[in-house]
Amino acid sequence: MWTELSATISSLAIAFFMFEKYLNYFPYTIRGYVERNFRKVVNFVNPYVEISFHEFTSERLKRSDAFFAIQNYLSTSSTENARRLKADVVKDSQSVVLSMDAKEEVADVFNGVKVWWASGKMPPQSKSISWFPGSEEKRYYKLTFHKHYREIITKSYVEHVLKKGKEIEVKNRQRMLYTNNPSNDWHGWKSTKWGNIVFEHPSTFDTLAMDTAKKEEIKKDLIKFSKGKDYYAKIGKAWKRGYLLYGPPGTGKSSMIAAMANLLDYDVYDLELTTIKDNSELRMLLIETKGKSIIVRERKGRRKMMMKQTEKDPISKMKKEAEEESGSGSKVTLSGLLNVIDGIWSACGGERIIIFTTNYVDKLDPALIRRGRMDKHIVMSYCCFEAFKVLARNYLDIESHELFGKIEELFVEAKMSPADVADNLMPKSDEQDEETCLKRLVEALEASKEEAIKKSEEEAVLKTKDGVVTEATKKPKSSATEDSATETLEANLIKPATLSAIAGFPGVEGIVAWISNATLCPAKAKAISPRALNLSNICPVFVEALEGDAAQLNGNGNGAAHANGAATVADIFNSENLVNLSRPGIENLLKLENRKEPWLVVLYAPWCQFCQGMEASYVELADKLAGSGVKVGKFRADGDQKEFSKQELQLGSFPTILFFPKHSSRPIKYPSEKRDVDSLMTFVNALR
Ligand SMILES: Nc1ncnc2c1ncn2[C@@H]1O[C@H](COP(=O)(O)OP(=O)(O)OP(=O)(O)O)[C@@H](O)[C@H]1O
Repeated sequence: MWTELSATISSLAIAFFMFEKYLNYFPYTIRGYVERNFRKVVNFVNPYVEISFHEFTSERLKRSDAFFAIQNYLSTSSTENARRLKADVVKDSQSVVLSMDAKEEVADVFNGVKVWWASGKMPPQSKSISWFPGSEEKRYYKLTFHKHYREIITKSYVEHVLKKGKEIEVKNRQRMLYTNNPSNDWHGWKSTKWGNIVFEHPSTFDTLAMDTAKKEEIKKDLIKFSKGKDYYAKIGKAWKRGYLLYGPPGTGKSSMIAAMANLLDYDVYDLELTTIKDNSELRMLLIETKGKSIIVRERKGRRKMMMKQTEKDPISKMKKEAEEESGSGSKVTLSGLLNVIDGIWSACGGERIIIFTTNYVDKLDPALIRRGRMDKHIVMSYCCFEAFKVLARNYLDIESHELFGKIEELFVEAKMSPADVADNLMPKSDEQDEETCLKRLVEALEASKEEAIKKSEEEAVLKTKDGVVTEATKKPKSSATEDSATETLEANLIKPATLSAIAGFPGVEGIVAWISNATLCPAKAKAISPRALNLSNICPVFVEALEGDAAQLNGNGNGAAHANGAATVADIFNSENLVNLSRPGIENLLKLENRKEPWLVVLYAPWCQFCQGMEASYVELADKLAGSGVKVGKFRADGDQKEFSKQELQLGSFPTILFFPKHSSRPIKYPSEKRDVDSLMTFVNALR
């Protein structure tokens, strides 16, 4: 059949050659007319139609999925007919896939219709000499068929080829680990922005040491996502999901990513931000990622851009970012990163999981990790007994041992990462049996427990010296002595290893406020001792309990139930010039890019001493600002609203004061502890 096609093509080629040769003999004025009509005749005579599928679409912005689907499809038919084939090794180096080499041709039959495929490449446009041939070549496939079958080929055959090609791709798929090449290399002989190697990490959810229920929950979440194409389309959301993994070093964040990739059969893109020059490069990289992939930003060190905005002068901070965005700074900015995560560009291509990992979650900018961007927050914590049992099974093949009881006891107080536990469990020579390894772990856990106790004592002493606990200790104590209080506390409440495994604890101010309120409650007063004020060991559950008690005590049951659902307590910041914002009200403020006037809002809890302390100055400020074009409001952020306020409103401790500028939805946090009228007014005047 190729002969038939070749004969037609060569006749046409001769006709074209002759035409070009004799075209110059026609008078200049009618040359255009002659040429147009000649082409019409040729098109009429030529019974074949050609369609080209190029490797790159959109001005080289993106590699074409269709091109690769065709390549895969042709790999099956080309092996029999083509004379020159290209080999690729796939699937754990165990099988070879052949595809057509450049300038090869093969025929295919679809529903009795014959078509012809040819592969080719266009030479580089640039005249510069490259040491690396092939750098700028553009590959393409050309499909030729009789014009009689135009409908069937364009409607059904092309669809069939793309579908089959994708199926073959999934079957042959060798999962890859990609990392971004520095942009200096993007235009050289490496024609891709991502370098890759075969992804072969052995971590799975079975080998991950962590709470079983949590593991199951994460697995279900991932599987639901991977099957959610139609659902995401229905709700009008880009098919992507953000995960935030946080916890101390060696707790399995990287292992979790590998387990996720293995569970879903996804590629992994390891994003190295330091080599990316600016936001537009970041976008280009994102566009080049394929679906069924996990894009990972692992943050081992502290990267300033992703940190909370602690700059003393918020205006200069904003200015700096604007400068960087305008290109002069030539750096990836936080907003650039946010844009990639959930901006309009993030919807290019679906089925992507974006994962951020960090050891310092409290240092990350809240805008980066709010729900919707990082949809699921997963804390990877120190090893517990249940996690240890998984490691014992993995490393020693044992389900139980007489030392397990002792180990379980030690885990209550010792603080050790799964990486350290694993290292102790791993036999270092053939002579080391399970007993040796478990004993080594027991010793290490005992040492860790001692260290934890010593550290907590030292910290408590330091805090006392710094006067952090002065407020709390000034309060009337219960009849219980401090020593017995400490004992009670250690026995029932604060077990360093257990509690420190729960990440996140409030700021010093908040703790002192809660504790000083809680001292009014005899039962909770037992918990107050210098030792108890080791902040790193106060778990949020404990703090919540104190907070609840404090709210109830302060309210004395005489207030009306609050709309926010917290315990009854008399409200503060009451003034006709102060707007009491409801949850929808503050959510509206967060959404607005342009508002009539800027807003100053205090996030408060009426039982909080520090909020009570600034009540007079804030009310005075509201009176002064009345009618000035700056609105003043309050939002009660404890109880049910606390989690939302932490996630969306940068709430650290009470009170938190936010300024919502007129032309930005992003509030600026008042950075100082000074809450007198003048200081607050200076802040407002600087930003209004
Ligand atoms: N939860 C875990 N389950 C199983 N193995 C673990 C776990 N945590 C750590 N390990 C072991 O410790 C090694 C280091 O863990 P991994 O690199 O996953 O920790 P990480 O939290 O990513 O550390 P870092 O924050 O320092 O990057 C892993 O190779 C694995 O063998």
